[in-house]
Amino acid sequence: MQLTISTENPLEWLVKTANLAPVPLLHAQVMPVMAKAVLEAADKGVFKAAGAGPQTLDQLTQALNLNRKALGELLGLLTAMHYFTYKNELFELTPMARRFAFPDDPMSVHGMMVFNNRVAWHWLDHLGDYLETGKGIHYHDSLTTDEWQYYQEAMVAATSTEAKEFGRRAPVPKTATRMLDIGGSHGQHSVVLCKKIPALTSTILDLPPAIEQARPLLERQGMGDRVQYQPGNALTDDFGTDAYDIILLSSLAHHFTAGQNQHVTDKVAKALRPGGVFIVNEFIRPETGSKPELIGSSTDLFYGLSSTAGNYSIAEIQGWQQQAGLKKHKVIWYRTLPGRAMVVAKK
Ligand SMILES: C[S@@+](CC[C@H](N)C(=O)[O-])C[C@H]1O[C@@H](n2cnc3c(N)ncnc32)[C@H](O)[C@@H]1O
Repeated sequence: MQLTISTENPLEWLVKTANLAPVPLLHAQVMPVMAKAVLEAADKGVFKAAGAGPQTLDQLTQALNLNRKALGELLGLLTAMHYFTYKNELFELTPMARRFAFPDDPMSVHGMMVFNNRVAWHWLDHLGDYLETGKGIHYHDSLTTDEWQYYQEAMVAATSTEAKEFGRRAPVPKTATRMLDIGGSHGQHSVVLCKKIPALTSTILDLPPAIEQARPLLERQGMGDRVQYQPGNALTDDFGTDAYDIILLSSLAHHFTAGQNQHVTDKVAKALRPGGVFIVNEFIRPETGSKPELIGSSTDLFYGLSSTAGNYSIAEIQGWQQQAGLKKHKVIWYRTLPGRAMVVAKK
């Protein structure tokens, strides 16, 4: 899957091929507005309200208490973006929007939209400073309580689709009984594996303010004692010796420097039981010179800005694993999320 500009007729194809279409105008003017429109629509409750069924502009204006003209403009754009259809003066969510933008669907990314609108959007103003200094924001050190809550809700939203595929395809031993989920937050990865392997229990190691906000999200899964929290810090805590069959580091390596990741991987190798697996579940930075890939590259820049670290290549991740004495096992690319993979090593 790739996000591209596609032409709709031979004349447009000619214009694009002859390099006559000012593509950067799309990036400079159209795409920022598209992104902000989706985020603000989520935050103002537009997708939630539209979930009640097809409605006129007047009905939505009244339900949302918004300005009629401005809402009409927003809905026009969201219709062009295939979030809505417009027929007989009625706006209706498309199946795509009903699944992924309507907040009550289990696969919704609505929480990520709200977090990006209220918190991460403002970080983008610092991109120029980051480019000059190379110093990112290190947001884990400065979030307010509300921001921790939006962040943890965003992590659930970002993972709902992925967790299903992770549960189906992660190469874990069927006899596993103990799992460590480092930076596991809401615990969706632990939950899918515990549901699949009846004897498995999991410990989620995360920062205390994250656990405070994530605990209610995990409780919704009804796993009882099988998935438990351990407040701590992956950079400073010992993980034990020969204690786990599965250790997962999902979307945390991109917040750590290469040196920190090596340190964490060394502790993982000690904490794994023989035959146990270590899964680094991550967005992957495309190797320089390889086929360009938007998701791996844009998240790389975003994590640089937000954490000073960034994405790593498959070879870099496998390098930490091998230096820690683990054996290369598998690389599994997600089918539902381009640019993301499980990089798996075995003890
Ligand atoms: C981007 S989220 C990923 C959450 C989850 N693993 C997933 O894949 O959806 C990163 C998580 O790591 C946690 N985290 C950040 N720094 C950490 C540290 N030093 N030790 C433990 N957890 C940390 C954050 O609190 C957050 O819950």
